[in-house]
This record gives sequence, C-alpha cells and structure tokens, in this order.
Amino acid sequence: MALLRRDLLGYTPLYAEKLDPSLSSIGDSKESFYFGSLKGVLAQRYPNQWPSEGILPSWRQTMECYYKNVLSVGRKLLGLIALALDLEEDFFEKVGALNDPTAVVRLLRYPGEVISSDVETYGASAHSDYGMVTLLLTDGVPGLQVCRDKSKQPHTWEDVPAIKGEFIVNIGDMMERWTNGLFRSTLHRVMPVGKERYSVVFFLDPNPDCNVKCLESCCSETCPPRFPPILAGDYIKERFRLTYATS
Ligand SMILES: O=C(O)CCC(=O)C(=O)O
Ligand SMILES: [Fe+2]
Repeated sequence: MALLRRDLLGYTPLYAEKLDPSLSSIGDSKESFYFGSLKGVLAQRYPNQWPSEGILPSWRQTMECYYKNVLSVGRKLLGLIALALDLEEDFFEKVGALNDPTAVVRLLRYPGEVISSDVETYGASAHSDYGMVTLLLTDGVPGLQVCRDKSKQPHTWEDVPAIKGEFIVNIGDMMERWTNGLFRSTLHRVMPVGKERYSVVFFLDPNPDCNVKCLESCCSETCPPRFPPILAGDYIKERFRLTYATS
C-alpha cells in the first residue's frame, strides 16, 4: 500500500498497534491515518504521506487547515496550564516544547464488526497518551472510557460522553512527569460497541530535543521528583517501540 506508514505517518492497518502491550490479543481493532508537522525541521525529516489530489480532491487542504487551527488551540491550552501551575504563560514555549513541536493528527476508524477470538479485543486498549495534551473529537458513537484513579486496582471504567462542539482533553504522560504527578495522565480505552466509530485525535507532544524535567514548584525535600529528566524524543521513541512491538 502506497501510503503505508513511514516513520508512523500515513496509513496504519487494523491490528498493527497494541496500546496496552501487556495484552495477548493480536492488536487493537482500528485503522488510522496520521499526519504531522507542515513546516519546520520535523516536517522535512518526517514528510507527510498525502493521498493524491486525484483520489481525494481538496482533502489535504482541509486536513492542513484543521491542523493549523487545532495546534493553535493546543498552544493556548498549554498557556492556561502554565498559568495554573503558577508559571509564565509562555513557559512551554520558553523550554522549547512548542518550538517545532511533535504535533500529530490521527484520523481513526473502528470497524463495527469484531473478530471472534478467545482473547479480549479492544478498539484501543487501556493506555495514557505519551505527550503533553491530547484534543479529541468523536462522531458521538460511544466506546471511549476513562479510569479516574489508575492507581486503584481493579480499575473502574466510566463512559465518556461526546459533547457536540467540544473537545475531550486528555493529559499526557510527559505532563505528568513535568508536574510530578500533580497533573495525572488520563488512563483511557475504547471498547468495541458493535458499531462503526470515527474519531479525530490531536496529540501535542514536546519537540524531541526538549528536556522534560520535574518543575521546581512541583517537588520538595519531602516530595522528591518521581521521574528522572528525559529528552522528549527518547521517551516518545520508546513508547512507540513498545506499542508496535508485535506488528
Ligand atoms: O478514538 C478515541 O476516542 C480515542 C483514541 C485514543 O485514545 C488514541 O488514539 O490514543
Ligand atoms: Fe489515547
């Protein structure tokens, strides 16, 4: 397939990904199309894999327009998160996170029919997103569930309603590392509901060279950093390696 993912951009087939690597299922029951940066060093290093204009006229322009708009919402949201943490509004700009960020849109399709298998198959198995924040739109078909307290076993899952005109926002793992757990990343999953489902996800992750290090205001002698500093690029690479280990 011409658009099969290169550096994860383009098309990802059914079952290629397993968001919860501890499961023994063949993979998550969904297919997707990824695209990322439109300009800058990352765009040159990881070029998008667009379908030809002949096959999908105006599709690329529509997607690029969405990308620019959702990225500007994401930047604004991070400014508000910085203020909530008593930091300067442009903190995430200043530490280089938003200078050529790893910002990716993912178009997802979950098929309605589920393969019969002894092993439980999910649309998206339980996971938290890797980066700073995720902005999610769905077509209103249920399936998305969230676990409010991921430290408590067994996990309790709640349905997340889709509200027209609103984003569902997930905190990512790198935000959890930065804030020493003050902002906890959201454990979530997508259950198969026997109905086709579409969603559009925007992952806003730091530039790969950004050092994600516990904020001074979030640690003390009695509450030391729970995570060592890590380069965002190294962290994301390892998470992708585990997620696609079986593909
Ligand atoms: O499709 C959804 O509602 C969520 C997808 C998701 O969690 C992901 O791709 O990380
Ligand atoms: Fe997710």
